Amino acid sequence: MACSALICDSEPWKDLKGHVEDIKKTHLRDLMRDSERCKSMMVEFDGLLLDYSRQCARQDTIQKLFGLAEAAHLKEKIKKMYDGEHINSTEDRSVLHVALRASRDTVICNDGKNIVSDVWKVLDKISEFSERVRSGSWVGVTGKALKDVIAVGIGGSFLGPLFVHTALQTDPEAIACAEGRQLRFLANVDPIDVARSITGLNPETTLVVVVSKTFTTAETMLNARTLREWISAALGSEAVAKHMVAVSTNLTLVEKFGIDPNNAFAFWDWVGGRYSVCSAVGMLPLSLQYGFSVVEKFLKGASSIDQHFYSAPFDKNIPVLLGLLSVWNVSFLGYPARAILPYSQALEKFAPHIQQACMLTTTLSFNMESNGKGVSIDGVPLPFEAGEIDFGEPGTNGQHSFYQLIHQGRVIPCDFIGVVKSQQSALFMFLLDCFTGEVVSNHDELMSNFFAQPDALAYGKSPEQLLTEKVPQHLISHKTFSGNRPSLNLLLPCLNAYNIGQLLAIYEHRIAVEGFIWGINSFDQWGVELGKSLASQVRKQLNKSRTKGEPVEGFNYSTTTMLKKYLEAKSSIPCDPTTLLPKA
Ligand SMILES: O=P(O)(O)OC[C@H]1O[C@H](O)[C@H](O)[C@@H](O)[C@@H]1O
Repeated sequence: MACSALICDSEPWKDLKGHVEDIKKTHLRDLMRDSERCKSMMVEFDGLLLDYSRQCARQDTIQKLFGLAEAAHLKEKIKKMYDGEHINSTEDRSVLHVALRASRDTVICNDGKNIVSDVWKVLDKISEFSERVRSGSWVGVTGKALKDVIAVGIGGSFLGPLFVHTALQTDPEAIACAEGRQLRFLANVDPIDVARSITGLNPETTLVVVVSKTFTTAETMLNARTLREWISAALGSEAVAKHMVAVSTNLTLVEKFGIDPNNAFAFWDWVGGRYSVCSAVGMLPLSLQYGFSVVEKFLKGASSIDQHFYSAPFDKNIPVLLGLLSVWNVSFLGYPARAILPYSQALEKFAPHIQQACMLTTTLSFNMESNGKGVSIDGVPLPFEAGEIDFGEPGTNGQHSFYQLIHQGRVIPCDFIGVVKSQQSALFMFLLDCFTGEVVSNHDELMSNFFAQPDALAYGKSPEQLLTEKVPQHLISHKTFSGNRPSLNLLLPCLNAYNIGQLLAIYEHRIAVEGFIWGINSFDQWGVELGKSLASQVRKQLNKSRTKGEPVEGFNYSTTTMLKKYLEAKSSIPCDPTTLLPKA
């Protein structure tokens, strides 16, 4: 198939389309009876276990998906990514986040230059700087140690680092390294977020890390200015040099902002914002909080998956299998959403991060920015749906909110992510339940649900079963579960920095696989631009009206009315910048 042709015109795509009716004839509970099938749908790698036997698929489905992968030139596309070809063609950039976690001796080239040495120069700088701050040899302007860090950034410059920080926060090794330190994030331009980020912190002991790939993002720049004022107002403007550092690809703007370029940590345009957690974007704040050894372990976990993704045969390749199954669910079975359900509270920020990477909802984000596209990489409108709506919440909390929908409402393929050894296993021993006499630990209770939910979704409960249970006739339809709802399980041995790195890389590569198959560009994000430029027109109007009393004009009836109401209601609030500064 020529690269510019749409994948839906290929024979394997048409074959899979025809295969759907065949698959729909067999209920998952019947597919699950075939233990050979189930055995073939389990993959182990580096301590991880993937079980995808509860997908509405047979072995021949998987073979057909491999045929689709071949038609889409998946192997070649993966190689092109690792080879540094400009696969982000709309921005004319390579996509090399794998270089961010490559070992020192690896050679990965961008435009003919080995970039791994550049990566390690920055990592070494992060290691050295964070050690100085943590040990108290780099102090604030009043001579006090900087024990608190606020990372200011949004989107990809926020969600990934927040996910990793939240996941590490309860890991015993990370806890020991973070003693006496705090890491906070400031993302939203909402003054509430500003207030939350600084409440209880003393500027004298706070380091602000401004994280922005472009150093132009409106929210981040405003928040950075606000925190600069917060520091200057308390300690004088010369304090900025000691209390503010930056992470960016745009070192010129960093300097213009007033941050010494020596205190800036670079990354590169071949790192997409939502794929940037392994660059200084995540590594600097995380290293300040946990120390470089923890951060290095995280990078090693991600690197292990990078090598696996590059070299494992497709039938043993976790990201490839996950990506192909997503394509199967979205484009063939017609399930547009996916629930990401970690049975670990430590992973509560995982789904929000993956939403962006992919393109998700309340807990939506990473995949949705990557694969939420309407045209192929060549600009041709797609005659099929691509991307999915990712959302999620840790179990068991989610079970008490939206699981009703996934059990008896819409069919939403689910990723169940579980952990064998809890980060907190030492704290909670096995306790005797005085009602049932069973001995159970919190983690076993959690994992009982992790193991039970996929079967509930797959098998369901038939009216016949309900009748044998003597359920009254009028409740039979209410209590019937159709089952046949696909899910998969990913079991991690534990949740330390290494496994967190593995998990991140698995999902990053899964998104790439989906995009490679659909033939879209998973690495640009033009869809966010329109809203930004419209916000800038509104900002200009608000400024004119608030400072010069100019009338609202140039908007449609709806927006004009809303803006007038807003301005009228705010007319009693003074527009004096000095009154709006947060108090230290
Ligand atoms: O890191 P920055 O340049 O400040 O960009 C922050 C974010 O801006 C936009 O919303 C993009 O869609 C995101 O992908 C990006 O991560």
